[in-house]
Amino acid sequence: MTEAPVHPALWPAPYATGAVDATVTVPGSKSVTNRALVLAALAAEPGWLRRPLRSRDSLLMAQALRALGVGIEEGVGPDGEGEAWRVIPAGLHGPAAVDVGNAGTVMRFLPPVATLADGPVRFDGDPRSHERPLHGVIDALRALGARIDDDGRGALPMTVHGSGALDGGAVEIDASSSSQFVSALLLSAPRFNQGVEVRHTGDRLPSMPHIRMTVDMLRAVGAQVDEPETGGEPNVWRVSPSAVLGRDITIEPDLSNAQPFLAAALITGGRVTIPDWPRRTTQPGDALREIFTGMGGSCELTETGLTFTGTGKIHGIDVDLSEVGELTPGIAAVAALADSPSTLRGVAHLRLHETDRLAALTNEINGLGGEVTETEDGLHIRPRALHGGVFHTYDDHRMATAGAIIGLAVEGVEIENVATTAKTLPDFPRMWTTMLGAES
Ligand SMILES: O=C(O)C1=C[C@@H](OP(=O)(O)O)[C@@H](O)[C@H](O)C1
Ligand SMILES: C=C(OP(=O)(O)O)C(=O)O
Repeated sequence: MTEAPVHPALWPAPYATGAVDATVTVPGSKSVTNRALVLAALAAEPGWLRRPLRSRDSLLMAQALRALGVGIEEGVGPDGEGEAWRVIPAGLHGPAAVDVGNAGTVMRFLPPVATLADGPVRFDGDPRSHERPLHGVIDALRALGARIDDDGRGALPMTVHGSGALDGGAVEIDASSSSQFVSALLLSAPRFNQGVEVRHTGDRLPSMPHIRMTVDMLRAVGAQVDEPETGGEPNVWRVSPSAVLGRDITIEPDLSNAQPFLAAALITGGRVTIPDWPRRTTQPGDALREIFTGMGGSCELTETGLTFTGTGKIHGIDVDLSEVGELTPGIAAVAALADSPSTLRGVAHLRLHETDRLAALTNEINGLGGEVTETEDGLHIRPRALHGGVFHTYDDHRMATAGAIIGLAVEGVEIENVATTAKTLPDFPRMWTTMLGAES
């Protein structure tokens, strides 16, 4: 991997002097917000998103859809309570330029939308976006009738030459490097002339809950979806052509962004309540109830939300995280503080996330005196007495929150570029110090 970038800003991660006892309201889910924006933009009538996430990834999605002609009005909801965005679909137009930043959801979900525009749509983003896999989307769209110019690497930058419609039909893809290839093709498929049949041919498919989220949200806007988990053929998803309904939806809190706060309860032997934790959800963060309980805490889901309680004792864990890969940095941070070793498996594809997360976690935890080794598909973590130092973040929001988790238990940890949390949780530093009872 490339050398850690040096940012002048170092944030002294707060050290916890006692058990935390806090209620932390977590903003909306990135994954739900960005799917809801795409579906609302493709709808036949206006819709509402209540309590949307306002972060770099979701604002990039909104900006891109606006560039294509969609109206997105930011304001209060129809009942006058809380933030809500009104999405007013319109004919999709090119030429347009889309900045994907380093958002997987924007770089994968929008090219299929762009095939429906009536002109060229140029896609580019942060340097890292040129390295993240996109071939599954590009090759599939070409097979379904789209014209796309790229530099032959199957990655950004590229131009989708929208012609106002896409034939659609059957296509095979290997989505082993990202579940977002499948989600991307399904989300726009009701608007393809023949819908879509996506057949995954790879030997593994990560992040299944995120594909379930796509299927659930498509059904909620009236789409007909056949898929493996409700009796369909294994590894095949079919979406029929149909109108997309405009809906009024409330975005769930981001359970993956609840992770550092739950970890704080676990590590300090304290208690943290996350209001509005959904009783039923497709978000992978829901798995934290089981994973962090396995590492030493306990939790209770009530009308108020989820209350997680720690004992201050943290146990190592041997776990396959392929379904919930985005939780890996936070789990690795907790595991580095445990009383026994951990093995995190099934997450080779994290090498292609915001940064190479397996290398980044290994470098940074070891830089504080830890003993982490990379395996072919994950990490082996032997807890050691850690010391303070700079924790580099590689422009990865989840590296920053992982460093903050370690800083709770290790004095003198400084997080480089904590502002990178703005990708999905811009208010993180203030929320973290408030949780600890410090000045906000
Ligand atoms: O569809 C989504 O919203 C996501 C799917 C997952 O991507 P991968 O399957 O590429 O890991 C996940 O890691 C990412 O944070 C969000
Ligand atoms: C992998 C992640 O993001 P993206 O949507 O950019 O893939 C993540 O948030 O952990």
